[in-house]
Formats: sequence, structure tokens, C-alpha cells
Amino acid sequence: MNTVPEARPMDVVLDAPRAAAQDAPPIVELRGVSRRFATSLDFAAKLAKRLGVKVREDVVHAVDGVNLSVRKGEVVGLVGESGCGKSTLGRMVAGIMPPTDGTVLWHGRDLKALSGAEARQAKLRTQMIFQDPYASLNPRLKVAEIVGEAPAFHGLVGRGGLDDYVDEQLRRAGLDPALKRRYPHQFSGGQRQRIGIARALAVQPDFLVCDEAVAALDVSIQAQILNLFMKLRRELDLTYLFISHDLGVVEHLSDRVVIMYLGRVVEEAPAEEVFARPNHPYTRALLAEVPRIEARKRAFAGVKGEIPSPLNPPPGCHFHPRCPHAFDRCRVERPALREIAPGHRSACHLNDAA
Ligand SMILES: Nc1ncnc2c1ncn2[C@@H]1O[C@H](COP(=O)(O)OP(=O)(O)OP(=O)(O)O)[C@@H](O)[C@H]1O
Repeated sequence: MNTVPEARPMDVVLDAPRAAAQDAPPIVELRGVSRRFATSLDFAAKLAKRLGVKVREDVVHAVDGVNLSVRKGEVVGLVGESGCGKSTLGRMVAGIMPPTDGTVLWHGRDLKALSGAEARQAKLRTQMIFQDPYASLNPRLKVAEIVGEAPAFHGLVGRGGLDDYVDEQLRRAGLDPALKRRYPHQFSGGQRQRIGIARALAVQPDFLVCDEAVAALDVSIQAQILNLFMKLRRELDLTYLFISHDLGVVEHLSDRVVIMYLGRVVEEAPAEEVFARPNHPYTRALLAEVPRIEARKRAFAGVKGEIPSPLNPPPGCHFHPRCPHAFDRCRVERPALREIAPGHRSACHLNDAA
């Protein structure tokens, strides 16, 4: 395939500014948010259900009673093993998936209570960037159409100014506007991610939810895209929820890190604090004996055993079957996420025993 070479080789040093955002108002706040999914029934079970026969439907507890806020100007890193509910939580934060229980507040207002126009505003101002940009780029549209479609539709720019507007977004995302008549398949993976970012920027968001946004890219390209996110943060005053299974990525980028395990938040703290003084046994296991330089490759090397199925999560503390410190209480009682130091919360019964 004839791809265009990477347009802007960049210095791969990550330089996330750790802005003090503790006092800023939350852009999004989740209060006691849960999301369950009924597993899909096979044909016979569906038929039986339709005929009024009681059919046992299994329920996946993807997200279970999460409180989380993302403040204006923050970069929040959300980390956990595959299947722990990160993407589901990200979609609820972005307002594109409603919770089964709990409330999502956007700039202090219940998302469900917004008028049609306000809900559209909320959707535009919060944009999601996904792992596989190619899957969400229409292969039949040229880059200029992909980037220009939404701002034109929403009246953010007049037809006369659209061409220049698209060029500006492409430049911001590190792409040469001269390439805008090309199709997505003519670009490399990193450049496609830049097209996805230009498309998101084109609707003038203030909040980006990045779901494994660099996971599919080579390490050197990952660093370029991460640098781009941080540059955009400085230029456009953006706020980020950065979802990743990769502790290395999150460490470099985040002001605050939230660790999830089987649908629940088990620890959250300023990034330096999580890496210097991890409290929860799960967080400590994640970080255990992971030499900094190797963190990318061995993000979860320290955690023994498999993550249990969210179809049937263990009672009490979900982590107890894998926890070397578990005692009786852990097997029956859900630990509350409580403050153990300023801005540092952990959900572990060991903190009460201490
Ligand atoms: N639409 C859905 N229908 C049924 N189950 C779902 C649906 N979406 C997610 N799940 C289940 O919810 C759980 C959490 O999934 P989610 O994708 O949020 O986790 P994740 O931490 O983002 O994992 P990964 O990094 O592998 O994407 C998983 O068990 C998943 O199979």
C-alpha cells in the first residue's frame, strides 16, 4: 500500500505540564454510576423468552458504583486490566452511553435533564478518540470531508471559510493540509490517528476522552501522538480522560491516576503519589518490580492469576482472591474508597486495620 510518510518527526520526550487543577470545577462528575449488560441470548433462549418461558439472563457488571470527577484542565489517567470496565466508563463520561444507575453531571448539570440543544452542546464539547481511527474514518470520504463535515453541519464555520478551517485543524494535528484530498487508506496508522484528532478538534471540544488512543501504534509513533495531545492541551486548554492499560503511558501524561479493578475504582491519587506511594494491593501488584524503563512492556507483570469474570464477580473486595493480604472481612464486605492522604483515596480494608 502506498502510504504517505510521517509528516513531522518529533522529539519523543514527553513533557506533560502538571497544571494545578485541584480547585477547578469538574467538567464531568459521575455519582454512583453503574452499567450492566445482559449477555446476548442464543436463538433458542430468545424464542423461549418470547413464548413467555422464564429464561435466565446473565448480567455483566461492567461498571459498579463509581464516583469520579474530571476537573477543568486536568489530565486524568484511567488504568486497569482488559475487561475491567474502562471503555464503558469512558463512554459514560463522554455521554454516549447512559448508566444503568447513578448520575452523570456535565458542568454540574444532570445529563439526562439537559434540553435537546444543551445535550448537543455537551456531545460536541466532549469528543472521544479511539484506538482504531481507521474503523471510524469513512473510507469513501477524503480527509477534507472527514474533518469538515461536522463543523459545517453544526454551523461552526460558514461554507466560504470551510477550506481554511479544515487546513487549520489539520495543521494543529500535525498534518500537511496539502494531503487533504487523499483518502484514509493512503495514510499510515499514526497519520490516521492525527486525522481522527483533527476531526475531533474541528467541533471545538474542551474535553477529550482518549480510549487506548495510542495502543495500536509503534512506540516511537505513540510518543509523537502523546506529545501532540500535550501540545494541544497547552494551546487549546483541553481537559483529558486518558484510558490505557499501559502504566507507562499514563505515568508520563497524567496529573491524576485512577486505578480500576473489575468495574470499581480501587485507588485514585495525583500521578506522582500513585507511583511513589501506591496503597492498594492491586496497584502495588501492578507496579511491583516493574523497572521504570520496562514499564511499557510489563504493565501487569506483577499481578498473579486471571481477572475473574464480571459475570460473577467475587463478593466483598473484588480483588480478594488474588490479594496476598486478604483476610475474612475482605471476602464479605465491599471496602469504601476513602481518603488516606490529601487527594489520595484507596478502597482497602487494610487501611482500617492499620
Ligand atoms: N455492549 C456490551 N454488551 C455486553 N457486554 C459488554 C458490552 N460492552 C462491554 N461489555 C462487557 O463489559 C466488561 C467491561 O468491558 P470494557 O470494554 O468496558 O472493559 P475495558 O477495561 O475497556 O477492556 P478492554 O481494554 O479489553 O476494552 C467486559 O466483560 C465486556 O465484555
